[in-house]
Amino acid sequence: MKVTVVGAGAVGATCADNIARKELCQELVLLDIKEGLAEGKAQDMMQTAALLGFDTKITGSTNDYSKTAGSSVVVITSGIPRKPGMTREELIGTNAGIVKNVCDNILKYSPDAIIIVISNPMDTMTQLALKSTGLPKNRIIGMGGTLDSARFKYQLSQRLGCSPADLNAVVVGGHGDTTMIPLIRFATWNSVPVTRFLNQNEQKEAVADTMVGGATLTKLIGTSAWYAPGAAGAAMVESIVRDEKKLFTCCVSLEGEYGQKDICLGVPVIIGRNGWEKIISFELNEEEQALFNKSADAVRAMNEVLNTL
Ligand SMILES: NC(=O)c1ccc[n+]([C@@H]2O[C@H](COP(=O)([O-])OP(=O)(O)OC[C@H]3O[C@@H](n4cnc5c(N)ncnc54)[C@H](O)[C@@H]3O)[C@@H](O)[C@H]2O)c1
Ligand SMILES: O=C(O)C[C@H](O)C(=O)O
Repeated sequence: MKVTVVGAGAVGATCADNIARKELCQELVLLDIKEGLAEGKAQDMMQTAALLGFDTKITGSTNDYSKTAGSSVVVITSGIPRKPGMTREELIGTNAGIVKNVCDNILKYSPDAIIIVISNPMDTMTQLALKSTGLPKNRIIGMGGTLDSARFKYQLSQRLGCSPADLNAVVVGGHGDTTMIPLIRFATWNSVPVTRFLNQNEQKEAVADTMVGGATLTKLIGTSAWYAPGAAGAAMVESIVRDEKKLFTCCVSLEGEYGQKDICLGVPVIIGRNGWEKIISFELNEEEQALFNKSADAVRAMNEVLNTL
């Protein structure tokens, strides 16, 4: 099995590193437009194989898509990241052109691939990938909620003094500072609602800190995060190639589910060998549904910008 990661920058390289360490495929191709970058990082990673003991063969390519031919999964991380003070939405002008170009090339060489979109603004880039490739909706998956849900678990675990691995918590809606919706009502600590252990103030803080999780890291680092984003992308690849049927919140095309249609937005889905296989309904209450609708309005407005570029 072959997996391609487009973009050998911070997120792409981290995602590839996770994929290799877990031996999720026999062949892993890292591709970037910058001369030598993907080849160099691929070699560097291959030189960890003897130390870490993995057998995945990683190769790099400078924009030669013939090397990616026959990939089962392609992860798109190419594009510029935001700087402190920026929103993800401000990246649309540059990244839409990059993602469209990458999609055209992927389609030429890997017409059967499942595509995971990471580049920002991710919800709109997922919509763009769906439209421009014309692939069946189940094969286009945006990565945002998987990361945001991991961050929500981190924020809750800090307040509960527990392991993030003991928590279940999901973030739905858009992958934006104001569009994501951490569903505190559904969050549990080994099956017990976290709302039993955290007071109103702690709950509000955990939600608010999750929503600005990406912006907080961007301010600290000077560019956006990569460890958790790369790991989140690899976890989704793992669920596809091992047909794990794990539940992740992903940005997928809605056709009436959660009261929305003609839009790609984050909802809980089952991920397996066919891509996203099923949307799981969490039965939002009135307040949560209103937030979801507001999130959809904001993402829809951003999608409209695509027509003006
Ligand atoms: N969805 C999420 O949860 C999430 C999380 C983190 C980052 N991101 C986004 O992922 C993207 C990448 O972030 P990063 O930190 O890795 O940035 P980066 O600058 O480190 O890497 C981006 C890479 O893309 C390459 N690239 C640019 N145009 C290309 C093209 N046409 N073809 C191939 N490669 C091309 C660049 O040369 C660069 O190496 C950004 O848009 C960022 O906002 C999204
Ligand atoms: O914050 C960003 O711009 C990158 C990414 O979307 C993230 O949430 O880490």
